[in-house]
Amino acid sequence: MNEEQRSLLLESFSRFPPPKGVKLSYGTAGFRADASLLESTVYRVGILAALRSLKTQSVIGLMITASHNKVSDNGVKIADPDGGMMTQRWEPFADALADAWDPYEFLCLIDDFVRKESISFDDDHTAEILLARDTRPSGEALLKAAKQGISCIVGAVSHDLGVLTTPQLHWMVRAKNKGIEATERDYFEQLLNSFRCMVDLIPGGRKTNLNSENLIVDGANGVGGEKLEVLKELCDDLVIDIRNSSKTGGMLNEGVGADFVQKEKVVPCGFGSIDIGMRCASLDGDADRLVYFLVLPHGSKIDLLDGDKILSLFALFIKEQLSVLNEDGHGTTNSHYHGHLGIVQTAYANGASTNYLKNLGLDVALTPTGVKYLHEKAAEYDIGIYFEANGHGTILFRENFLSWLESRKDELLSISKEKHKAALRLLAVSKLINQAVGDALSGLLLVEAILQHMGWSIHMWNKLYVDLPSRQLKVKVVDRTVVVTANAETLVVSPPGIQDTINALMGNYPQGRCFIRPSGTEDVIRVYAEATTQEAADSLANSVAVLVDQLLGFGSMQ
Ligand SMILES: CC(=O)N[C@H]1[C@@H](OP(=O)(O)O)O[C@H](CO)[C@@H](O)[C@@H]1O
Ligand SMILES: [Mg+2]
Repeated sequence: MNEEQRSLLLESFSRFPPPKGVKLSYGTAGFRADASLLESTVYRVGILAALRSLKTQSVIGLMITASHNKVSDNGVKIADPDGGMMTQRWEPFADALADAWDPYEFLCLIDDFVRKESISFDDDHTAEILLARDTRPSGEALLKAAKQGISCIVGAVSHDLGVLTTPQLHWMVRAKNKGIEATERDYFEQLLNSFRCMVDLIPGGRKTNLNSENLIVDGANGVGGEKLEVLKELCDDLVIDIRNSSKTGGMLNEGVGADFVQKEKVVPCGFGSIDIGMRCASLDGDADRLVYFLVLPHGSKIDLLDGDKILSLFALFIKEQLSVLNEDGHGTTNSHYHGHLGIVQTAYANGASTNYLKNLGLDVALTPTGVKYLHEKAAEYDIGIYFEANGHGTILFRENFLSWLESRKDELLSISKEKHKAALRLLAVSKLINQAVGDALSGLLLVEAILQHMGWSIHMWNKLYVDLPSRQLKVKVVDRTVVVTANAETLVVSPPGIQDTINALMGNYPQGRCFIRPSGTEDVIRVYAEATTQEAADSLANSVAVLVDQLLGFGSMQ
């Protein structure tokens, strides 16, 4: 780094002192905290983004959001050139940068890192960053801090894209680096064109009457509701009733949104008895999670169609298209390109969904919790579908497979119209569903297109399988890091002995399944249990929570 660069960094550092007594870390979802604590961190993440852009010689994204957390919180995270999460390799540097207190320590840290990573400051490549934020009131000031951080790397440029959903920004970063038009308009056009393409390919034409009732969407009082309003205006094929859009004055994520609906299993604010039996969906605060639900008669209870059920619908549809593509007319399959379909879940996936998928003959892999693990695994297949039960997920298509489909689609037409259509449907899905991260808006359009394709109502979809009753609890412990797990978090290897006791407790319940793991975002141990009845799932979860509390907690649960 030259003198000009050093003095720019030093001068700006003094304007953004870190908050006293707070140590932040770049967790699964970037830095998150009360918004009043974040200015200094966001400024430093601006520097980090500019360095990442120089290192990769690509456009990088910086998103200001705290997703489903309360409105007074905020957060910041980086999108890598392919639109995915920032490489885990850079997380320790992100932590050190955020916590550097002394100006010279700060400068040395950057200097050392730049040298270690061989980041070049030559004039041929300058840093370029796309910036966006969700609807939180603190977002605007934090975005300014990010710009200040970026501008203290010589030559760096930032483009403020204003209010976007997290997946929109990730999509734009990916598109820009692929040399594709990458405006918000392009995003909506790609989604809507591929949605229309899927609708045009519905067997026997459009079945408009089957899902004639409106889709009702809870926008979490956030950016997702706002963007869905835009999508709705551009799309004649869908009738959507949007509630809790950010314009209606309700509080972000308060009694609304996908996280609330999935965890509490009750209707969000703004929904009630008039919606009984209707097709309802809920987005989270930055629109990267999606769940569907049915309002039940009497009270506020719902039937939840969570990430596992969305995944099952997608898997069934993709499997059907691959089967058509691979049949050779004599009951066997042609050997050119089978298109290996893989499903990725975590241990939180309801056991009934995993059984359903395995019974379909699908390859189901489990990874630890956290989108970065699921995404990485899904990328190993020609088509990889991943979802967390909470509604974050997508479908990844391998480039080679897409090129093969593209190049063969005309030839397929001469073999069979059905094969041709199957290829076109798969290509449309690859354009509709966000290839960078889980995206509630594109997920919603895909669910709607598939339901129309199948001629299914939400009730028929819901009957694919019946969820096993489950219970999730959390226990406050002295030090959550003492719990070490293996086998995608399904086994505790340390402290010794706990797993044996959990095994013994599980043995008391038919189809009992239970695991514990340290949370990556809260200072707790999470307990998950499922069994054949709600009472049994509750009882199993409770007895394991008491065990954890006795061994590692404050012993207050009994
Ligand atoms: C059980 C659960 O829902 N865990 C969530 C939660 O992680 P924990 O490590 O369980 O705190 O937040 C993650 C980030 O948003 C999300 O990926 C994950 O699914
Ligand atoms: Mg989110």
